[in-house]
Amino acid sequence: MTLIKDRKEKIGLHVMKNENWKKPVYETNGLNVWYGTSHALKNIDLTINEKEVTAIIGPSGCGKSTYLKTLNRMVETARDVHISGNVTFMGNAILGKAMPVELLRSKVGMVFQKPNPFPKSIYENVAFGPRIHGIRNKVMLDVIVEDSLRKAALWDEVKDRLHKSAYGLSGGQQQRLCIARCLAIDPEVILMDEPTSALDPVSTHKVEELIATIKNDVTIAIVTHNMQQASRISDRTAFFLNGEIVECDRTSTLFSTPEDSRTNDYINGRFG
Ligand SMILES: Nc1ncnc2c1ncn2[C@@H]1O[C@H](COP(=O)(O)OP(=O)(O)OP(=O)(O)O)[C@@H](O)[C@H]1O
Repeated sequence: MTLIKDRKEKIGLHVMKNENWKKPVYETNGLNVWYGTSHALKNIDLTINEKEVTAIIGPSGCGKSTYLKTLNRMVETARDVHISGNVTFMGNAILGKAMPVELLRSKVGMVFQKPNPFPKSIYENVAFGPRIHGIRNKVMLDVIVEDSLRKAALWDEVKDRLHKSAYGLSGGQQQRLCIARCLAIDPEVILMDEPTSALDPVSTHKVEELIATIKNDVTIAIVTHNMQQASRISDRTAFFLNGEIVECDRTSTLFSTPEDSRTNDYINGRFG
């Protein structure tokens, strides 16, 4: 038994568990990240599949955000950071000079814990990305803005105030606006770093519903401290601990029959 487990680990347990043979969007192999001498991510092997929601769980400081920020190369902006290993996005290496960061970010949106709309109107927030990508036609922009706001389940609430400041929206509405802003660039992936932790339960529910809808079109990787949320919304879950990945599996399996006792302890609230 141990022998089989060891062999699986050697050839990449988490890749082996990609049992549906879905198309991988991100593949991470042997990823290490250091901040100075602090080793934040240790030999991470993880695959994120197309049009699935992958939840990343684990106690504070275990490297969840660092992992997410590696996927859009935000991590490279940290002081004294050192990265080794390989990360591919749709089959192409992304780290270092392998891929222009602008190209990567035109396909990968990010939503943060605290909603961060621009100090602009609701319309301009959503039109911002398409404009950067060269879309100037007013009719086309109008269509993209409406479509993105509809997908983000915000259109009915804002259609009469599109040219008012985004700061006039509630926190939950601002977060859905930030998701609409991502959707407007027609991304392959949206990375979400605790997107509902600053929201009330009703707004959280709306964002979760929205995730369930958009995952038909977009791949989502979400960091969450909320175990119920991970089990409600994700297809696969990866459990991180002390910079390592302990296990990754179908969410239903990981929450019902985790392989590792540390996963069991964490999901049952015994630490973290
Ligand atoms: N910019 C940085 N410079 C130095 N150390 C950092 C930096 N960002 C994160 N770290 C450290 O790297 C480790 C992993 O941090 P990270 O934010 O990725 O963890 P996390 O699991 O997302 O935590 P949390 O759940 O509290 O947000 C921690 O020890 C943290 O202090």
